[in-house]
Amino acid sequence: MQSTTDSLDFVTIEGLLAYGEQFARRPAIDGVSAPPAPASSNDRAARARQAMASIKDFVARARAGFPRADAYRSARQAVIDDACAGDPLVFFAAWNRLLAEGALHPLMRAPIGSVLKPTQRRPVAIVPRAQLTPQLADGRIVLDLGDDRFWLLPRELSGRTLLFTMRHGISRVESKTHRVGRRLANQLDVERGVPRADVVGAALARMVGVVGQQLDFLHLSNYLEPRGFLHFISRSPNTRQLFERVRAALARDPLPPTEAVYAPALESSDFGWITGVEKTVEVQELAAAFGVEVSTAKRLIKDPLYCYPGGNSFFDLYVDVIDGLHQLGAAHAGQAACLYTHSSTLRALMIYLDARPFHEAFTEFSDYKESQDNVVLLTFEKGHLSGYSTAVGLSERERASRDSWMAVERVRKDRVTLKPRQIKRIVALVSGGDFAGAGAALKELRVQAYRFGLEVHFVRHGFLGLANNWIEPVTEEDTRGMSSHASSPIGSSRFEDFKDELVQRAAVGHLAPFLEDAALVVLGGDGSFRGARAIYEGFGVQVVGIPGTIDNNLEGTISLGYHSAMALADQSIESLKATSAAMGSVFFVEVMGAGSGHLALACAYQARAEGLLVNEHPDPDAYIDEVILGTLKRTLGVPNKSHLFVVAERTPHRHHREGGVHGLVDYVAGAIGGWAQRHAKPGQYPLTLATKATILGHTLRGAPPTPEDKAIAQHLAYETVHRLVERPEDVVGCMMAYRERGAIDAIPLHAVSPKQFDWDLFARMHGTELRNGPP
Ligand SMILES: Nc1ncnc2c1ncn2[C@@H]1O[C@H](COP(=O)(O)OP(=O)(O)O)[C@@H](O)[C@H]1O
Ligand SMILES: O=P(O)(O)OC[C@H]1O[C@](O)(COP(=O)(O)O)[C@@H](O)[C@@H]1O
Repeated sequence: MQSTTDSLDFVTIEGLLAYGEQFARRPAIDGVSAPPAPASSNDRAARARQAMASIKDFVARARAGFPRADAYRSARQAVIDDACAGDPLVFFAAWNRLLAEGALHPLMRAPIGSVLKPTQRRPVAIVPRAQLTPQLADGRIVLDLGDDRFWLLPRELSGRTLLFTMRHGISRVESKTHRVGRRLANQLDVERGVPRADVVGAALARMVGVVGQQLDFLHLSNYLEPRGFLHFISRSPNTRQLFERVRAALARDPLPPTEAVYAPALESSDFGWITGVEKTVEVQELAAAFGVEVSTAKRLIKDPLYCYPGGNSFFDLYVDVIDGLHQLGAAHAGQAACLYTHSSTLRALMIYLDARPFHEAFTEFSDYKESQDNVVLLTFEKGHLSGYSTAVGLSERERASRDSWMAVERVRKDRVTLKPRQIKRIVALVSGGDFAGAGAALKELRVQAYRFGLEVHFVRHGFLGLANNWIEPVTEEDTRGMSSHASSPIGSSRFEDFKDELVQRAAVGHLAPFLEDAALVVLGGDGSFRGARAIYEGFGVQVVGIPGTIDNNLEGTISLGYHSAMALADQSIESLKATSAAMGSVFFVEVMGAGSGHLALACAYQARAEGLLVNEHPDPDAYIDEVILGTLKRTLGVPNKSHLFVVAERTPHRHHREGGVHGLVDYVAGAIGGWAQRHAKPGQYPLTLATKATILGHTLRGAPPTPEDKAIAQHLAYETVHRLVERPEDVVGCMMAYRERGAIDAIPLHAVSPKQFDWDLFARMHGTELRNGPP
């Protein structure tokens, strides 16, 4: 299997210089402010070779980390100024030759200040229309995302910045066909661009509720006031033009004159001397300089680290945009701002918001087309950017995404090398947070594999074990008693280094004896499937996923471990309810699930808890004050009444920086202490009650498997082996999804998505599911 690094062998210093010098010498295109051409020089190639050492030092420094993006930028500039004596062509040649050697790739994982992707994100509160109850919507900002989905945010913006980021539409010089970038003063195309900008404006107006229609079904008005919006543009005139169209669309009544302010973070890529050049010409010239096919030359241009002659790379732009937007967010807390920018900026944002590492997300969004008009919605809060990308002009976008799904699916099938009845061996591992049911699945994999005469190997401790070559053959004896094993009998691991392509390569090397006629079964959650997908797509390992995570957060399937975790949680919750009822105490029970509240919701619903605080909630602080304190005010002191609240781990709130149950006890106890009903009156003595928190935490992951989990595990493993033998094309590169027995489907790994929070059940639990309240 070839990696992208191997495939850039054709890139030579001489070829790069021939190409760069040719464009640097050309007269600048109209409307382009090209960098000055450096003086002619005979020893550029030699100087470029020398400069490579300094660039390597720069990469080594980046690996150790830059505190902020400007430190990264000035270190890069220092290489141009010092090691390249200010000659951008020397830098261009040295940099891209190192890129071809694979020496720059560590940059994509370099810890550069705020640019580093967060390891955990709070899910944004997106609620389908059918589940949008007045109680959820009332008092909140409700953004209409189209497709009957709404994004909910606290109405109170203090400490939070709301950013609507959009691109300019269609301009005279189109970025579909030309390199445009920050050096070309581009205008909207009069015939197509201006109407397009109006569509973007109308979509934004609808989203923020200016049209006043979208929330009519709730009899609510929205709370955003476009008159107070800030507006930021880049230097290119088309962003100012878009601003003017959007401002007009947002105005119900004539708006007071608003000005747009220049923000450097909104600038597009710097294409240097290639600015304004047609993309076909660009790649043909590059191919000619190296004496290779156009399709080969494209590989260089498509690399995110490829630096344009006299300009920067996509990665440099990414650093500028992400850091710049963090700064913009921090500087305008409490306000909403519209950002008018370019497609490459939006692409950078989508990559940042995606959970995958930079290089994987970059590939995912490589098909991001200029014709897709996205609005990227962002919030900046407590130093973090989070958000969501939505589309305007939906039909075109839908068509594009369907086409790209089909293309990816074709690629998945093309990568299946196993033929029916060819498989000889199965290798299995468990990855990510452990879960009950893994043992039952492993045992059934072994049993079914033996029935077909296949060998079985297990890898200890997941991808970590793969990297360490902890692969062991499995006998019948080894799997005795495994089905009822709690947790994973062969271990599991979190192993962040597996995101590194070089580590994947080494790990796959250990699978070499298995590559021809074996499949790797990965039991785990969404992260594990990202790892599985990476080695399937990158190295051709024939993988199949079996879903296992107590979070149960994968769409289209029940995940192993969820039922067992719930059963174990239930025992503790019922004990706590009993003692709460006996003593009148207030209990908070924290269950796992920092990234998703499905387990917490299921536990709370079946235990008839008084309330549930989850990460998905649009406004946890309001929930604590209104629902938790509101309920207690009504029920405290009622004889034999229990007061139990389920809280999902790390749900953020203002009472403690770690969120979850931390800080809740003191806050709630303090509030209760102030209520008059809690104080003794002559002849009346209220129950003395305690307010306590219990963290169930990892006990749930090590739960003994319930019969249901064991049975699901066996069904999934049975189907995995049978289909790998009979119909590998249908399951390789897929996750086996369990709905019920007889309904096990294979979902391609590229299509695995997060499960939507069940707001309907949430509403039912609170008795708020009836839209207009009880009859
Ligand atoms: N993008 C990725 N590329 C390669 N490996 C990944 C990726 N994401 C996660 N992994 C691997 O999968 C492991 C488990 O992922 P994690 O998110 O911790 O758990 P889960 O699979 O339960 O969601 C990680 O520790 C890492 O080894
Ligand atoms: O044990 P860790 O590594 O702190 O992980 C905690 C996370 O693991 C889980 O228990 C399971 O999550 P995964 O399925 O993603 O591994 C989450 O509920 C929790 O947020």
